[in-house]
Amino acid sequence: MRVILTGGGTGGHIYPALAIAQGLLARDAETQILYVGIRDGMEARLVPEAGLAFAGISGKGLPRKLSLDMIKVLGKSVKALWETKNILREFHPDLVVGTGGYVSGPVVLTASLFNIPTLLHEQNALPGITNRLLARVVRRVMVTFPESIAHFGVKKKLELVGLPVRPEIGKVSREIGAKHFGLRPDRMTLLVTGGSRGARTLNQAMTTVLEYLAQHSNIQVIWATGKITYGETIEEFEKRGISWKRPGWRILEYLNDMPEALACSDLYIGRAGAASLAELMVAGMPSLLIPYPYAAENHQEHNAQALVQAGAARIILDSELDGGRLGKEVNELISKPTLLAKMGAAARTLAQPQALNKIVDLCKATAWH
Ligand SMILES: CC(=O)N[C@H]1[C@@H](OP(=O)(O)OP(=O)(O)OC[C@H]2O[C@@H](n3ccc(=O)[nH]c3=O)[C@H](O)[C@@H]2O)O[C@H](CO)[C@@H](O)[C@@H]1O
Repeated sequence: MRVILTGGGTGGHIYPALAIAQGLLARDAETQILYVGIRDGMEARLVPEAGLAFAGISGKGLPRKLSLDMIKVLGKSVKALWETKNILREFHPDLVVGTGGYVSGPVVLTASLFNIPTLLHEQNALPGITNRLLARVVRRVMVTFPESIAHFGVKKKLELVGLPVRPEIGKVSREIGAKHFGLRPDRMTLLVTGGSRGARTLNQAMTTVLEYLAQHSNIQVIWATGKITYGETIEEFEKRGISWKRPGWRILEYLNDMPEALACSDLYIGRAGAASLAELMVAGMPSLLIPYPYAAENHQEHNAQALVQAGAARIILDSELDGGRLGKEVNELISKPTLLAKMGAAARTLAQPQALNKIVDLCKATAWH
């Protein structure tokens, strides 16, 4: 089977596509996979690192307001359609699967025009704009939440499958995870991320929390600040005279090794993107969630509430976030290991471990060969 996967812009669209690639290859090692993404998008780095073939096309998301940029974007979109056509001609896919983000648009649309079988996966309860438009032309739409069904005008095509996570998540031992990061497996460890792009407000609050914890505990931390805000976070530590290169602290731009990080951590502190939350569920990880307040229709808060209601997470609104508030919650949670264990078990009850299998089944059933 020859499969094109496409999805990009943020980790939340890319990792589900990478998980699908792993699922297809695990079922049939002969599967030929090509990932199509934007040439300078996040996927251009992550996909080759995952060992998959990558083809880059032109592209840029549409600006939200009318401007001259719109003309440039439209020009790139026409180019992207042309480039996609050439890729499809050369690769001859039996199936094209889109996981959202701007790049899915030209790729899935062109494939549908050529009558190639197409599938979409939607990670959020509230579908993104690209997937909403493409739903009309694809064969099937796979969704994570039952609530999405009402937002797509194509009920008959919908399949409830859940969100596929990388197969290694939940399978790495604490010892191996800790060794990977050069940390001690017997110490309480925090995992902090602002999603695939980082979160400035969280980084600022977290700096204050770590300043306090450095003096009052030997807690360990794995913290991905995000590429854009890494420099200013390090500067802030230096301004406060705090040494951030400690044996128990790993402060990085980005984590390429989330399965290991989840394996050796006791509490996740971060944004509430759908893919991250699905990983917390599979890993049985308690969390302190700070939903991104500007996500379309506030969908991250909605995502977070599912975990809060199950007793798996606590929530702090971004508008209420500061070092004091975050520190109070963190201090309370790390002083109650039994509560953390209970929250982790509650997270695990929400996991959808069959999501990847269901998706691979649908790929097989939809593809030409
Ligand atoms: C601001 C915004 O609109 N964010 C959206 C975006 O977020 P974002 O891309 O942050 O999405 P998620 O939190 O869902 O997923 C992030 C993914 O990146 C991985 N990761 C993250 C940081 C890191 O250092 N290393 C790493 O591997 C996580 O393990 C996860 O697999 O897509 C999600 C899924 O469509 C949406 O729910 C989010 O609302």
